[in-house]
Amino acid sequence: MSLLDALLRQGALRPVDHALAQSLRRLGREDGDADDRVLVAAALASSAIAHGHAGLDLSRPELVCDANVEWPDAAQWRDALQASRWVALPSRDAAATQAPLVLEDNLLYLRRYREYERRLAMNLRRIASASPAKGDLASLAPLFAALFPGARDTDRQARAAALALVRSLLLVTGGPGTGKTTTITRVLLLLIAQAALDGRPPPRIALAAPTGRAAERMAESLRAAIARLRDIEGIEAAWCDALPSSASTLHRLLGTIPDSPRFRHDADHPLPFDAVVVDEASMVDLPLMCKLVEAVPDGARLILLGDRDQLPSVEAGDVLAAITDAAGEGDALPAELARMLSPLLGALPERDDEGVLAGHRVQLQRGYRQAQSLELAPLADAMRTGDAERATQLLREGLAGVRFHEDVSDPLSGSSRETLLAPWRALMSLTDPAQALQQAQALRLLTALREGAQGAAALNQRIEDALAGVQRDPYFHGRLLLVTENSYRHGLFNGDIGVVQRDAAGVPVAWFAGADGVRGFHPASLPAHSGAFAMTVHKAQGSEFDTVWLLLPKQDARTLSRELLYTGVTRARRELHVCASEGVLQAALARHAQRVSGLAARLRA
Ligand SMILES: Nc1ncnc2c1ncn2[C@@H]1O[C@H](COP(=O)(O)OP(=O)(O)OP(=O)(O)O)[C@@H](O)[C@H]1O
Repeated sequence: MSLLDALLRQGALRPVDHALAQSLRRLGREDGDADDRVLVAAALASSAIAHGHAGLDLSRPELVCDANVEWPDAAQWRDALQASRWVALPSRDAAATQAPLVLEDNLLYLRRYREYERRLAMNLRRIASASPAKGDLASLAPLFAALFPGARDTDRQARAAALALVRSLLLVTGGPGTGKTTTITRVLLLLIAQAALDGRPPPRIALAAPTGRAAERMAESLRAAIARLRDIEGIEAAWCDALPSSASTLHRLLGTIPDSPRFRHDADHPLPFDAVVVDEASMVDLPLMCKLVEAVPDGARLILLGDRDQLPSVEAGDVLAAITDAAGEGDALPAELARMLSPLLGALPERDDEGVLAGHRVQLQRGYRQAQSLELAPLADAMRTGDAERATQLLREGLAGVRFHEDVSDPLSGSSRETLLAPWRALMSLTDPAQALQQAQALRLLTALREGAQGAAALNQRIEDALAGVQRDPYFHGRLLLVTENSYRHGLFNGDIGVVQRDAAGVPVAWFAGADGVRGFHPASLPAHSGAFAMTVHKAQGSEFDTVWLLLPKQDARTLSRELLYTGVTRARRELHVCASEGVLQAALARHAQRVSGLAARLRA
């Protein structure tokens, strides 16, 4: 039996992956080019995308396909692919020909994804190599010192701000509450003040995030940061007034075209902004990041904010991590840059490495939030670094605001049942949609899986049974909804959360937050959606809740990883409950959410 047939028989391939291999087999038979290894590689390159990889690593097929087969030897596999007419072998920066597959080093891509990666790298280099008009840094020094009093004491926020003044591409990474939004608000203020001092119009600024909820959170944090700026002496009110106070989704920023994967803004129709700031960049997948950077005009700044330790995007690509890896730690700066910034930061450590992205990244380390009621940082840190022993010890010994329900696999039974249901019952008695959407953030039950007894789908069902009865109306008052697909027509996107309310006539309306207040839809007109009392950690990315219950499955599963746990626990604002066994915690923390990608290598080259 051929390897392709064996994989199919084991149910290891999706129909769409198999269909690609079959069509190549059919075409190849006519002229004797139907090597089984090539067909299997084609199917796996397609399957790789669904697993979040940019392509198939020939030496690690098991990352893409969990089958009990003997894989071809990587070198021989590569030889077979090199000999196939379905496989293009372009040099790193060249566009590929019309072949459906592209082989580079040990990576086999579907051509489209290789093009996304190549174009993304090319455009990041384009943006990184431009020098923005930096003006006279010495004249900004007094304002800079007022905004960052610790600038000369290795304050990372000050470092990020200073770099933002002289770099067109900047990556600011850091865990929750490390001040990414605060810092960027101050950077934008500096740019506005600089323009005012030079007699130029203020820069045109766009703020965006991958989901509606993340965009709202970004705008909320920004408004809070602006309010604090107004209290600082030496800051002119007009500069604060010129700061943006709303953010949009990336799709909205780029301008969706109905029924098209393209956007209104692209390389030929660039975004009309001088600075584009993107929050939650770890959630942005390869195709979207490619389209975004292509639309950034020459001479504009691109600032990416994110937490590289979170789960990577569900779709292909671990773009933030790849850029971060290529940029290096960023503690020391290239000598020329260090000297340029000395009027603002004092003497800085220097380094020789002059890679394209050297000095384009700052990692913020100090957390400023969650200090009092929730002592999350040590636990998040242990999870981030995969230290299972320490994580278990911290959970057992107890941290403020954190409870470990060891070996509990069903929080909806026993003593925790009513604790969980109470905030959702409260939702059912509210009549103001804005208030209900606010209350919707009070509590979430987060799961690792969607299906199965401990999956989000089954738990939602049980919660809804408990709240509204088994014979309930599907759109009962107070039901939480999760949108599961993008709908440009509605302006609703995968991951958006809504709440159902009955109006005075008893008609159900599903309410969602929008840039200009709440928006109501008839449930029948909504794009695909599900219940949202329980949801997967993946879907909760970009959101925070006052109380989070994180439930891990009884058995280890491939989707469990340290990134999933870290992302799950860092969704909590005030209280965290973890239901898990020691064994599953250990297995999860031993695993990385690995992504195959050639982006970091492309950016380093
Ligand atoms: N240098 C600082 N000194 C004191 N407080 C700070 C400082 N930087 C940030 N904060 C406070 O920490 C909190 C979190 O800041 P901010 O929202 O900027 O963090 P963030 O990294 O953007 O968070 P998230 O990851 O949740 O988006 C805010 O209340 C802010 O006022």
